[in-house]
Amino acid sequence: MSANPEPRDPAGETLLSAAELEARLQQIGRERYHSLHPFHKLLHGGRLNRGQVQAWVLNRFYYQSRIPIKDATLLSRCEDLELRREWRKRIEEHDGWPAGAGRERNEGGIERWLVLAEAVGLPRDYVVSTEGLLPATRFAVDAYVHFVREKSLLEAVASSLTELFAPKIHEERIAGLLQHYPFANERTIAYFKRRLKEAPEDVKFGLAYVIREARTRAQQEQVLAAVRFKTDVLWAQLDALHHAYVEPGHVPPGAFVPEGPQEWQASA
Ligand SMILES: O=C(O)c1cc(C(=O)O)c2c(n1)C(=O)C(=O)c1cc(C(=O)O)[nH]c1-2
Repeated sequence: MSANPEPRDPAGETLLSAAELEARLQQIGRERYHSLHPFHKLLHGGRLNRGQVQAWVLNRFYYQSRIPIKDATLLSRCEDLELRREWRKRIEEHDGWPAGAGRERNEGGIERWLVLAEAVGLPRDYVVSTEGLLPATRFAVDAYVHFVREKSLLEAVASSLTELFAPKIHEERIAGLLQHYPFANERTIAYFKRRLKEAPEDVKFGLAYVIREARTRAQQEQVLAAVRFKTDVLWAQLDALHHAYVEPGHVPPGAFVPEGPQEWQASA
């Protein structure tokens, strides 16, 4: 008999320790994160042409644009002051803020993404309009916002935890873009550089929150399911891009159609 019997929740179910819960989250990342998707391998390996990179930047903008809306949705449901205080930073990171009150101006992640969009040759207004979006991008990203609106606060916080795995993909992307594409430079990849610093801070809080607040095994399973759901949201976006712009190349009606020379020019 062990001196320390396994901790159980009020329903008599075995509780995962903090380390076990985190290990299961990491396993989800290893098995399901979109870093494994063939589209990302092509992107980071320099094997996408101009139109394919444009399609990625254009579609991914929709994800960027909904992140602060999803975070505002979470905030609007939240009665916990500490959680609100911490979470509102996320909206600021993406939306930015003007100079003042002792802070330097921060143009914000959305603006940094638009700098990238212009660098790959997309008109800013067209990107912001979301007109050329793939329908599946819209459905997948909207599903994330709906999830955060409708599920428990615990699941809503947990769904952000794919960011545990984001710094690694951002590092791969920074190196891959700089190595292979003429549009890539310190200014145009600033979005990813900044996320390298922001994401670990965000995720530290989110992880501690779910470890603390998931008090039953059922809640711990909900946390894991929320992260699996989120990996599906991310994966589905790349499936749609691959289907439309790599193979078989079926661009849905109304979606962005690349124009002009598809090889990269030195001056991009
Ligand atoms: O480039 C990526 O692979 C990637 C993935 C994710 C993610 O895992 O959801 C985010 C980001 N980037 C990102 O830049 C970001 O700001 C972000 C916020 C969130 C979120 O769920 O709140 N995920 C992500």
